[in-house]
Amino acid sequence: MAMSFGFLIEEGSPVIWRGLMVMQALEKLMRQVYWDDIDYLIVDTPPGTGDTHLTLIQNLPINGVVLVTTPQKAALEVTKRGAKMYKKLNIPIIGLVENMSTVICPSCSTNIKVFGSDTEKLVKDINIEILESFPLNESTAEACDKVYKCKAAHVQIDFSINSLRKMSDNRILNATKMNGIEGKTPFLIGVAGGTASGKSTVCKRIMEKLGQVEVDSKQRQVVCISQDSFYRELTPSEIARAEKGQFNFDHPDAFNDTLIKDTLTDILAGKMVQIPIYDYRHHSLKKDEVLTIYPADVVLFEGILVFYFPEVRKLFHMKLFVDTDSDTRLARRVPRDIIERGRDLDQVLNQYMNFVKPAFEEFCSPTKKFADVIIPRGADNHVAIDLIVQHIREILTNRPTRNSEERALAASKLLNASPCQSPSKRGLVGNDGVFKRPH
Ligand SMILES: Nc1ncnc2c1ncn2[C@@H]1O[C@H](COP(=O)(O)OP(=O)(O)O)[C@@H](O)[C@H]1O
Ligand SMILES: Nc1ccn([C@@H]2O[C@H](COP(=O)(O)O)[C@@H](O)[C@H]2O)c(=O)n1
Repeated sequence: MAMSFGFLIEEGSPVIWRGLMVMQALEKLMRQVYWDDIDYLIVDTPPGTGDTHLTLIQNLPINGVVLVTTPQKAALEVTKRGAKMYKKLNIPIIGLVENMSTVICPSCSTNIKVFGSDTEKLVKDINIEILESFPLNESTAEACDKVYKCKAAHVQIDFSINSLRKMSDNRILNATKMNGIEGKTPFLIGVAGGTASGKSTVCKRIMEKLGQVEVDSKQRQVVCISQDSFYRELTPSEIARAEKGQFNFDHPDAFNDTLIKDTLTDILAGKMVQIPIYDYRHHSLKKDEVLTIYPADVVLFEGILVFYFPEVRKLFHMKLFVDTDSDTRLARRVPRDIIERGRDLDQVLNQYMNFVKPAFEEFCSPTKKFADVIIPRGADNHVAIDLIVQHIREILTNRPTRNSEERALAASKLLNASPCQSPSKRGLVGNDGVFKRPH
């Protein structure tokens, strides 16, 4: 697949854009093109070290960069600056492709180095290797013109396939690192709050704003898990009580906290996990059905008592508490439990008065003090949700690693030097969607 803004404008018309518009165009290419299930995404950037490059680095999980240059001194200078920028930002450089390295004389076939041999000096200086060198010849020039018209010529196809083969032999492309960062330890966010406070809705909004809802579950960067999947199996007598609304599902003992801890620990280790699916109508876990959670960058774990168990609580990198008043919560819970969970009014109200309300006061509400961010009014609080989404975007871009300080410092220097800040710094996070990463 190929996509370019050139395909969207009238042939021959100039593109007169300021930096900001270029960045918006990039956002659209990244997030609004249907890229299907591709193995490689190759982004052809302009030369240099401008906003385009920074926007890409900050918004895409990049395996590595291929530098392309001709051997002229001016081109090599620009390439060197680019290489230094990528190194500073810990983006691995896969290697360099040298174009127009020589000219082959059509009469005597002598290979003439028109522009000298400074490319070798450059690759030595920056400690990378030359992946391919291409002579300047008529058939390549002709092929490039044909490619421009979207008809790939043989020489160009050979070029791409050979280079891709070399690159996929290269360990950088097979590594789990993205933007030079170990990619698989997710940022774990706990979302607590009373029943029907809007925890799931807040998580849903976050996922929507990050463009994750439409993304295939295997490719999601952000996933959400409910604590309700970890209700323990009940004995037959407990089920009988539950059916009369006489079982306390709001007490910590109703949960399998060991399974919660083990599952979250596996998730933090970058493993794929399978979690049970809870059936509220039968007060039990669905038989022979599990939900597979694939490794992601950010994991939201929501539930009434997610901050109650100290061993679980300490696993979270960030803790949110959805604080919605009790009347609103009860008003939401009654229709929900009747419509979605198959209960009758008496049962809902008895359970609420006997168990839900007292347990909220005893076990859930006191965990508010552990929260880093309290979200009054839940999903109605657009400002809080936007701030959290912005923070998650920054995490996705700058996740801490051994080199984090170095990387952050380099990025901030570059950003300060740049006339336009990054989209996230400007608060332009409205363009939904995070680019899917190839797991
Ligand atoms: N801001 C809101 N405005 C109106 N209804 C809401 C709002 N937030 C949640 N709800 C509704 O309230 C019910 C409970 O919300 P939910 O997000 O499932 O809460 P929780 O996950 O905390 O139990 C759902 O039916 C949901 O659609
Ligand atoms: N069989 C069950 C299991 C749980 N509940 C109630 O669900 C509430 C937790 O889910 P929220 O989406 O509201 O956070 C909790 O208050 C339990 O009372 C239930 O009624 N039946």
